[in-house]
Amino acid sequence: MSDETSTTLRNAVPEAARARISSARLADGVATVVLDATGLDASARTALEAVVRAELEALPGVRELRLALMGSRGESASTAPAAPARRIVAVGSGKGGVGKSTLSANLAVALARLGVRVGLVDADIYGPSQPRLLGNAGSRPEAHDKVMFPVPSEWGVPVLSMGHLVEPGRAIAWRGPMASGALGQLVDAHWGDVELLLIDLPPGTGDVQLTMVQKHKPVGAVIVSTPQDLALIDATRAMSFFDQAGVPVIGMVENMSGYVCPHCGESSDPFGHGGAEAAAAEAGVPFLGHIPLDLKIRQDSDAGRPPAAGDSPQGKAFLAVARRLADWLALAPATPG
Ligand SMILES: Nc1ncnc2c1ncn2[C@@H]1O[C@H](COP(=O)(O)OP(=O)(O)OP(=O)(O)O)[C@@H](O)[C@H]1O
Repeated sequence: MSDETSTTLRNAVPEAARARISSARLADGVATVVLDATGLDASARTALEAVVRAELEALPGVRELRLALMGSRGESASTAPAAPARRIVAVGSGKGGVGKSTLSANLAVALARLGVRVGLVDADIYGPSQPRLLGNAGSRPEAHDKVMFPVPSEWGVPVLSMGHLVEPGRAIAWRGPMASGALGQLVDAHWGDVELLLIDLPPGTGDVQLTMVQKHKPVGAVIVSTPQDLALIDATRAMSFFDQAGVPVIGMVENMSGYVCPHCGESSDPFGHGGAEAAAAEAGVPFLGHIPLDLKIRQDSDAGRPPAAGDSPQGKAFLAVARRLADWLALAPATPG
């Protein structure tokens, strides 16, 4: 960072707002600006943020703006009383490998396409995969006063993941409390105007999941399962975990449901079909949709191109689930973020 870029940013905003800038930097088209909002009430904070945002987003050379408001004791605006309502939705599964991370990434991308200001937290602390799925694996989050700024992605979804903080392929050997602490840092980052935070949980019902429901209080949970009996037993256990924690299950998604052969077009069901829908009906929770087992989903996911960013049949399957989630959220009460 040079002083020159800092001065350019500072000079672009009106004098009264300029006095509130406690740090400003511009690198690779990303402007990171921290404002001191000490003593301002909610409407003055909003006005300050709006004026700075308007000027800096119009500044040549600024491709993206990361703006944070700090309160009187250095606390971030997201913990201050005037914080905007931000809702958290957890995406969980009873068992690993059922496509929970793939679903989380694609739901986030689909919701962004529907106009929702959505961010994604990869809470799979021990096996993070979101940087690869969203194609921003090489990026590192910036931080101010130890609070991180999410990493942008090409798909309009900012994301934070342990995968952005540790070298690829390096094992993370942490006990539960450390992993839970790390989750807190990812959730309590500078999420700016993000209104919905999707959390890609690790599989199962361990320490990280407990911290998630007790401390971060999601408004609901989406459960992913394959149609197989064994995966469904685990999914039912995951539903009961959220139920006991007082977190409503928004619904269940059946992944890897039905396989259409790319060569002959014939449809088969390697993992069965409809099992998750039946389990949802039995548990009395909504069914949110089927995602097919499709080679293209695996290939595009591995290449960092979420299918939900396009209009292929695979992308449309994710969009349909995202619409049902958005519908549910319009009915759900907002909790302060
Ligand atoms: N519908 C699908 N069609 C084809 N491949 C899929 C589909 N869903 C997921 N996959 C592939 O299955 C593998 C596991 O998916 P993913 O990592 O999303 O599962 P997960 O439940 O998050 O696993 P983990 O618990 O290990 O984090 C990945 O290679 C992914 O590309």
